[in-house]
Amino acid sequence: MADTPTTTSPGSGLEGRALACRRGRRLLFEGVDIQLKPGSITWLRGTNGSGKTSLMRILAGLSTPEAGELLWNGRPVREAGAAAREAVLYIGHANALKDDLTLGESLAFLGRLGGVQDASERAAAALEQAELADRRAAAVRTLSQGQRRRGALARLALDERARTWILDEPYDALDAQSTARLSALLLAHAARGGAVLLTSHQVVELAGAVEYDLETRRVQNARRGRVTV
Ligand SMILES: Nc1ncnc2c1ncn2[C@@H]1O[C@H](COP(=O)(O)OP(=O)(O)OP(=O)(O)O)[C@@H](O)[C@H]1O
Repeated sequence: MADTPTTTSPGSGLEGRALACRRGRRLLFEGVDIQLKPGSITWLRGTNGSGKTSLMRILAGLSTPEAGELLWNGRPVREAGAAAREAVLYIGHANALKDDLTLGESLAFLGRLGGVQDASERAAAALEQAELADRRAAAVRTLSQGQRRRGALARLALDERARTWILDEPYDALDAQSTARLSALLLAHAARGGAVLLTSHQVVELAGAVEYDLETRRVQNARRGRVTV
């Protein structure tokens, strides 16, 4: 995270109403209502191919829904404009790091793309925080899968404007220590009034998370803080 703690943002956060998604001829889902309230962690559940990534990309504004609308703090996202776009950070299953750049350059590039000021300095600080400072000058192609994942997740520390984190399989390839560190980061973000939506095929401890099952549309508290997908 950025050095300065972020404050609780007022409002209702990101909300999807009556969302539908079509892939080819197949209607993956319709009538999905989901709200990512400030201070919440939502675990998106569903079997392989049920549409979790598709829903996340719609919520992140990266693809257009077949039907429905997105709201940011109660206003249509298209009206909320830059404030809404900057408030959402999506980290997909693919890490989006460039193989031919160094880890530091690649992270700074992603920061710049997202409009982050002082992206190089922030990238260096984020890698320090992720305990990847010693890999900063290494070409991305030379990193292990876990190091790439940790490098991609260092984006969470780049931009404090991002209040809503949408994370597709963030725990993938992480070792036990990095898994615990990521959980602590997500919990701290929620405690500061941020919102998190994530998927995972691993069992992790995230006290206070709610589960949203895309297939049954059931919302429930994660049992004993454990979330299994
Ligand atoms: N660009 C695309 N074009 C056509 N079909 C697609 C495209 N992307 C995804 N699909 C299809 O949409 C369905 C849902 O995919 P999606 O990746 O959203 O599922 P998921 O729930 O995230 O799956 P997993 O748990 O395996 O990651 C799948 O049947 C997939 O083949």
